[in-house]
Amino acid sequence: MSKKYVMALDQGTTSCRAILFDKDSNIVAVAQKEFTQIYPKAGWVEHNADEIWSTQYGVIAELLAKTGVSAEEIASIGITNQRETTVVWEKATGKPVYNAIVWQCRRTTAICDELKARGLEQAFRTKTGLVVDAYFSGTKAKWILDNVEGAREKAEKGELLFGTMDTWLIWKLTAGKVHVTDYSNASRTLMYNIRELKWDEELLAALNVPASMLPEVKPSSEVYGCTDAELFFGHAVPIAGAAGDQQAALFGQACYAPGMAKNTYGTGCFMLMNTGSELYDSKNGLLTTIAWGIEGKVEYALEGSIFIAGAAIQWLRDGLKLIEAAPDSEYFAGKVDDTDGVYMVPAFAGLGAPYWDMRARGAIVGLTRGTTKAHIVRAALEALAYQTKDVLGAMEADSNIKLQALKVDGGAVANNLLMQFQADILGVPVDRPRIIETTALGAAYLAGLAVGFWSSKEELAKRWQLDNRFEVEMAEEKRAKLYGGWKRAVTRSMDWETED
Ligand SMILES: Nc1ncnc2c1ncn2[C@@H]1O[C@H](COP(=O)(O)OP(=O)(O)O)[C@@H](O)[C@H]1O
Ligand SMILES: O=P(O)(O)OC[C@H](O)CO
Repeated sequence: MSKKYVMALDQGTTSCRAILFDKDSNIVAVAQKEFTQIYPKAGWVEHNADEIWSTQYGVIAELLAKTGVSAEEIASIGITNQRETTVVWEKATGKPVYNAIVWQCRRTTAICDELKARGLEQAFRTKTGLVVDAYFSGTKAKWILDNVEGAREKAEKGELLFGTMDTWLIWKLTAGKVHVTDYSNASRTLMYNIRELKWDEELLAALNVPASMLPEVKPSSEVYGCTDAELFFGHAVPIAGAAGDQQAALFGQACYAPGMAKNTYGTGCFMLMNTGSELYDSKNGLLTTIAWGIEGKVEYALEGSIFIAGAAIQWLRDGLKLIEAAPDSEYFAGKVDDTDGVYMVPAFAGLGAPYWDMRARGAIVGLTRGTTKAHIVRAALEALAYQTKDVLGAMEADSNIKLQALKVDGGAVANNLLMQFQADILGVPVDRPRIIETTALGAAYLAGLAVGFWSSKEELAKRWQLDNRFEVEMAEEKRAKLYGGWKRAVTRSMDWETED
C-alpha cells in the first residue's frame, strides 16, 4: 500500500494530539485530548505518565478511526513533546516510580540553590547553555531518586530508566525496545554537554544521577525503531523523528537559516532564533540550546523561555471563571481600549527569561475602583505580549540582529487582538502563517525527511504561507509608556515566595 501520510504526535503540557499530514503538508485530520494536571502543593506540578501514554494512544486510535486511514499508509511517525518534564520508570515492568515532574514545577528550587552554593553555576551554564533553575530535568531526576523509597538503589543497579516525554513515548510505542532521545530534548536536561555532545560526567556527579539511566542521544531526523505491530494496529511504522516542541516549531516555521526566529504561544511562550553552528553565550538572560541534529550536524538556537502565556488565559477560564473558553478573551478584552493602568504579571511558576526568578509569583497591580472584568482579561492577554517584548529585546541584544518581522504560531495566535497588540508593543510586524500547528508540522517534517517522504528542507521551506501580517499601528511614545509600566509591575512580582 502506498505511503500517503506522516503522523505527528504532539505531547503538549495540557493535551496530546495526533495529526496526519499529507505530502503537500496539509493537515488531513487532528485528534486531541486533554489530560489531568496534578497540583499536589503550591508551586508543584505533576502528570501521570501512564495517563499521558493512554491519552496519546487514544488520540492515535481516534485519528485512524475517524479518517479510515490504515497504519500501513503512514510513512513515518514524528514525535514532539513538552520538554524537560521528567519520568523515571522500571526497566523490567515499565512502571513509573513516581508521577512525571512537569517543567513548570518549582519543587527543586532548594536543590538549585544548593548547586549554586557549591559554586557549580558556571559549569552548568557553560556546558549545557542553560541556567541552574528548577525548570530543567536534572534536578527533577535527582529529586525522584532522593525522595522515592528505594529509587536510588534501583537506579544504581541499572534497573531504572530516565526519560523526557519523547523518550517515554518511543519506549512505549516500541514495547520497551528503544530507549532514546534526540539532541534537542537532551539539551534541556541540565545533564547534556551541548559542546561535546555527550552526557556530562561532572554534571551527573553533581546531580548524583547514574549515567546508566539515561537514553542514547540521536539525531532529530532518523529512524529510531518501529512501532510494535501488535500494539500499533497491525503495522510496524518507523518512528523517524523527534524534537522538543519549541525546536520542532522552529523547524515547522522553516527557520533554517541563522538569524531566523519564531515565537510560539501555547501554555508558555518560547522564542527561538536559529544561530546555525554557532553557540551564542547569552549576556541577557537567554538560553543556548540545540535546535536539532540533522544531515550529520547539530545546529544551535538562542531561546527565551516564558513559563506562563496561554496558561494565564486558562487560569481566567478555570481559576477565576471570568471566561468560558479561551477565545472569549478576545471579546472581553475588546470591550475596552486599554487596561486603564492594570498589569498582570503571570509569574505563577516563577519567572523565566530574561529574569530567572524561581521565587517570583503572580501579581495584578494598578487596580482601582473602576477596574472591570474586561480590564483584567485584557491585562492577562497583554502580559503575553509584554513578556515577548522582554525576550525579543534580549535576543536582539545578544545576536545583534534586528528582526524585521516576528513569525508566530501556537494556539493563542488565533487571537487577533493579541497579535495586533503584540506588533504594537514590539514595534515590529507580526507574521502569522496559514498553519499555526507548526510544532506538529515540524515533527512531521523531521520524520518525513528521514524516510524520503519529503526530499529536502528547501522543498519544505517553499511551502511556508502567510495568513496575516499584523502591522505596527501604535505610536512610539505610547509604546514606551505602556512598557515602562510593565517593567515596574514585574519588579512587584519578584522574589515573593519565601518558603520552598
Ligand atoms: N483565542 C485564544 N486567545 C487566547 N489564548 C488562547 C486562544 N486559544 C487558545 N489559547 C491558549 O493557548 C493555549 C493552547 O495552545 P496550544 O498551542 O494548544 O498549547 P500547548 O501545546 O502548550 O498545550 C492555551 O493555554 C489557551 O489558553
Ligand atoms: O507544552 P508547551 O507547548 O507549552 O511547551 C512546553 C515547553 O516545551 C516547555 O519547555
